[in-house]
Amino acid sequence: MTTKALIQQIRKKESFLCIGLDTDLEKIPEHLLKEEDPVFAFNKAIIDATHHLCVAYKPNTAFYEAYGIKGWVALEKTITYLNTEYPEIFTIADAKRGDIGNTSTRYAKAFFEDLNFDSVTIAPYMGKDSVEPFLAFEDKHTILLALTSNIGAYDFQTKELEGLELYKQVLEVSKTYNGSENLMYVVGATKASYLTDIRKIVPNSFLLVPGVGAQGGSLSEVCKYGITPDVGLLINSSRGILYASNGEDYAIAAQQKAKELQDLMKQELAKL
Ligand SMILES: O=c1ccn([C@@H]2O[C@H](COP(=O)(O)O)[C@@H](O)[C@H]2O)c(=O)[nH]1
Repeated sequence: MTTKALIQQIRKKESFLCIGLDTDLEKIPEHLLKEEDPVFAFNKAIIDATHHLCVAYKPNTAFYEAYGIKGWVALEKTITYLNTEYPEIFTIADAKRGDIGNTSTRYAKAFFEDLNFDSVTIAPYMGKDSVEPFLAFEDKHTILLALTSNIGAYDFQTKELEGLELYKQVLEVSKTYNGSENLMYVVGATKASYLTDIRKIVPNSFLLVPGVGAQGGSLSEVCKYGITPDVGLLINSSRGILYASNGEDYAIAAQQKAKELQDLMKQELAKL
């Protein structure tokens, strides 16, 4: 999907919500465990109940890899379902990959060609040759970890390297990579106060922002400092939507939570 098409969807749906599909067999309603593929059954119900309220879904691959082959099959069924039934949706494989160039090329093929995701999250620390194989794919997006939502982000990402914090180095240096027009960045909602500085370096880039809800980040703070004329934000919520209820009403409860976030997003979009 092109960035232009993503922006059009945001305007049409009045939403920049990304729903994280972090599907955990210990948290989904018990009655679904009788299904042949409970993970896919849960994802399908959540997607069918919420697709009109969001523009993106983000399965975190860890939640699928944890179940071995069955998990990978559920991931494949989920992305195929999204691409077939809801092709207007932007898809993100939250896989946090990155390796020497030769290996990154195989990761890029796995997520962009085999699974046909629109984007994948990448750890930037192995540098240019580890990121450029992902950027070579036209109309696919590489989402680099810049400033993550967790407390450990302060261990390295905010430390100075040659007079500039590491996350700023990531932003500055990655802009020089071949194919950098395909870059987006992860910035945690819990780091909203850094967004003014981040926007000085990447004024128009899309930011994937996890950390609202369960991690305590604030949607309005993120918008205050991070929104751009073309919105430039995909705000993710996973647990806060998926596990709003673990009863028979789980899909409707997820829809209500997604609607609450979309209502707030509508208000933010009206300010632009
Ligand atoms: O900095 C980061 C990068 C990725 N994540 C991922 O996003 C979701 C957040 O889930 P919630 O349940 O809404 O907290 C999850 O998959 C994380 O691995 C992040 O939180 N922070």
